[in-house]
Amino acid sequence: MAERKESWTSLASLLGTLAFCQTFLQLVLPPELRLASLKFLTRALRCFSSYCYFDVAEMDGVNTNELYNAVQLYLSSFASTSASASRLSLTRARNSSVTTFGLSNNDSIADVFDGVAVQWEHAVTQRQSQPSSWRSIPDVFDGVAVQWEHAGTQRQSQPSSWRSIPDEKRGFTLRIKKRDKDLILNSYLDRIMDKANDIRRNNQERLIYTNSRGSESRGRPWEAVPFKHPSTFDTLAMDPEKKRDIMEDLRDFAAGQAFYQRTGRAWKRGYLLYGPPGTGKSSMIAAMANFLGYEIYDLGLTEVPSNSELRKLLMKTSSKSIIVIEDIDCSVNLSNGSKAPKAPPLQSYSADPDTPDAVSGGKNWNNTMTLSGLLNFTDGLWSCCGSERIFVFTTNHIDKLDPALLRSGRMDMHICMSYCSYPALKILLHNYLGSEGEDLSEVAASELREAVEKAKMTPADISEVLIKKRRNREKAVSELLEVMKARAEGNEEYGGLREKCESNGVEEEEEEKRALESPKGVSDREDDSCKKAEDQEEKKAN
Ligand SMILES: Nc1ncnc2c1ncn2[C@@H]1O[C@H](COP(=O)(O)OP(=O)(O)OP(=O)(O)O)[C@@H](O)[C@H]1O
Repeated sequence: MAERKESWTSLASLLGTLAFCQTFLQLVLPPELRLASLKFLTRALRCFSSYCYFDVAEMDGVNTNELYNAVQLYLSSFASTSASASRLSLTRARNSSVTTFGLSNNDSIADVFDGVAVQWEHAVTQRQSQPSSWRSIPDVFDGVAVQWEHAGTQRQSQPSSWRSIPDEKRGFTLRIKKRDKDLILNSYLDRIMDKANDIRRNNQERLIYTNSRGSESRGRPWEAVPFKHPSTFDTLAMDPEKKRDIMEDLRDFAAGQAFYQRTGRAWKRGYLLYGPPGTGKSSMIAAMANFLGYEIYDLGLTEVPSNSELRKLLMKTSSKSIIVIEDIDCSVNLSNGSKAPKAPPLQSYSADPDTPDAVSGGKNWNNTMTLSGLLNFTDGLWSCCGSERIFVFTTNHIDKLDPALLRSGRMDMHICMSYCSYPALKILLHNYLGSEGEDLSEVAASELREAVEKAKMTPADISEVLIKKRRNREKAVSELLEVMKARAEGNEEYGGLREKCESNGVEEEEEEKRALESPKGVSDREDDSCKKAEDQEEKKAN
């Protein structure tokens, strides 16, 4: 007992002595000297430490240090879930729904990279007041030199030329074990820059670009507007398995930099979307862009007069983008010369309105853009200019495409968007009525299943019915059933008519005409187009 009392007494006297020394030093030493000795002590301690430290200051002279911003964004991506950060700052930009987490002043956070533990500390100190000469700015008016001096104290608003230099000095300090420094420093900083770029891209508004005639001469080959299409893979009505395959393919592509490098391939991928109108080809493109966070370049080939213009346009697309050519079968006469042109070559015209062609067709066609010019970008030497780009071509008539476009290796994935199946219908029911039909009676569900297979309606047709009646779920379902049954009957009638025509030797072309004119009937040939195309591809592959 006496021993414990003695130790408490000696501890108290030690603390008293330390307090006395501190007060004495504060009285005797001027603040500058105190600061210098503190710095010296810190440095001396760091010499013996097993850690090394890297300061990342917010300002590099008068310029902002990019690395500081990147570190801030990077740390904010996991600060809210990190157990090591005890106090976080929260910020949200005006008109933004994104909350950014940051490290509070002088707080620290741990991170692990390649199995190596590191620590970041955010240091904020008050900037020492600047000499008055620094706070003044010279000006000359009518040959007379004048000088402006800002007489405000810190934190008061400053002239705009100083506004970029904050009153506080902010910086991050990275602490790494000395033995790990050479192992990870560069790759760790690269990873931080990449991650920060990704976060920036996800936070900022994405754009959809389009080209128009003469925009190149105006100095802006692409015109852009914010891209806000709400379509996602969740809202897209299609076979879930097919959807999963596409999503996996996209995910592999986006994460495949090393793979493409290793295999000597340009980091790009091509998708051909085909199927009847209203089956969701455009919605699929929007879903792809939203899934990957990419921007879209909607390339109107009719506005591109020549291969060289096309090259200029494509060279000005950014990476992490989807380059879309919709309705490739009808917007241009892209034949390699292997097929006689069926339609006027819409893609090329001169600006001269007085030429005979312009008079006759409204445009003066001057066919200088070719399929090989286009394929050079999707497939050839130029495909490597820019990286991480996706090409998407869409068509309602895959059978009308030049075989060169379909050759293996051209478009990596051919995706058939077809009529609504029962699994796809369930997604539409969920989108519009808030249930996947699980609250339907067994009879209604099986009726729907049967009717949707026979009706051969596009998701667009079905959406139309559901959206009209979405306030009353039961009515919506019963009306949909009615419409689908009527459509199925129409198809059957049409099927019978077709058989009769065939037995009477009516030409195929006439049959096609009837199909187009029929308000309800869907040609079996159209219905089977996806299957046929898929079968053909399978045969080719074998
Ligand atoms: N698979 C689908 N999933 C969800 N909605 C769809 C789907 N297909 C069509 N829709 C609905 O129909 C509308 C039109 O579809 P979309 O423009 O994507 O079809 P498309 O196949 O590109 O047609 P087109 O060939 O005429 O361009 C969409 O806005 C969407 O509301």
